[in-house]
Amino acid sequence: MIAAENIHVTFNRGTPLEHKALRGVSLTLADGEFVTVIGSNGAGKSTLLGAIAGDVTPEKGVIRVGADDVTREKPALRARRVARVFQDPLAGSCANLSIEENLALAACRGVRRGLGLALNGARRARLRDRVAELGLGLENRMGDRMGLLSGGQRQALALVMATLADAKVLLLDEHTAALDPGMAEFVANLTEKLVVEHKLTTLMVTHSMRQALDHGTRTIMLHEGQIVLDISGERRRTMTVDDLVDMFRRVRGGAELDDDSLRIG
Ligand SMILES: Nc1ncnc2c1ncn2[C@@H]1O[C@H](COP(=O)(O)OP(=O)(O)OP(=O)(O)O)[C@@H](O)[C@H]1O
Repeated sequence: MIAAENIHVTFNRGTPLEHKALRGVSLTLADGEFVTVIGSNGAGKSTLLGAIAGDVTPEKGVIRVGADDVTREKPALRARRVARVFQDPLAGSCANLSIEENLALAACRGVRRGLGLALNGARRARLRDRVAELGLGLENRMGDRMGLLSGGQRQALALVMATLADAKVLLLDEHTAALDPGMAEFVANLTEKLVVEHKLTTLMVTHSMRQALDHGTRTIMLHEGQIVLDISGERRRTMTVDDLVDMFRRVRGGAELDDDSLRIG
């Protein structure tokens, strides 16, 4: 279970640039629940993920993972519980290390242990097997530098990396947005599979209305730092992309959708 309780985040507080990015956000996800997150540019989506991951400290409110209040827990420690995949395929891994080394580091996330220990014994075979499951042939390139891979290959590996340690919470910040449509679909489907297999409690930010409805079981919309829509169950199952776009327009007071906050596909 993860819970955000009345989270307030203000950037540049007390300066002319003060900005209230989150204004009393409350959200609870049950164990294994997969929620998609949509919203305008600047609505506070990444800030919410940052607060759950520990990169952003709320000035008010509580973040819980399971029974624990983790609001003030440092991001490095929180990485034991919370894995994150970013939009930029370069962000989640080390370009100069091999695929195998990146995976080994991910498996040790949040644990004080050396890379040497991480790479010994049966662990090597286990990592190779996990990569082989992707069906991308990358198990034959375990010694290749991560920097040689395409964006899609890196995002697929980033998802595998997110499931190697014990983290039960997965935060996805537009992780398919930089990929071509075919690879974006592959990574989105892989996400769904891994979330189910590993029973991950998941928040996935997307600008694709299609993706928002196709994946997970619940969709929330953020607008100006608040949750303005929370749909699940039968209402969501019968909702079309057009319905969701209409709701999005209404929330924005009919404003033209001239930013990249919404993609139909
Ligand atoms: N570190 C920061 N310092 C100052 N302002 C910030 C910081 N991070 C975010 N903001 C501001 O807070 C608001 C919310 O940003 P956030 O990145 O959470 O939005 P978002 O919904 O993820 O938007 P997008 O879809 O464009 O990525 C924005 O106005 C942004 O400019």
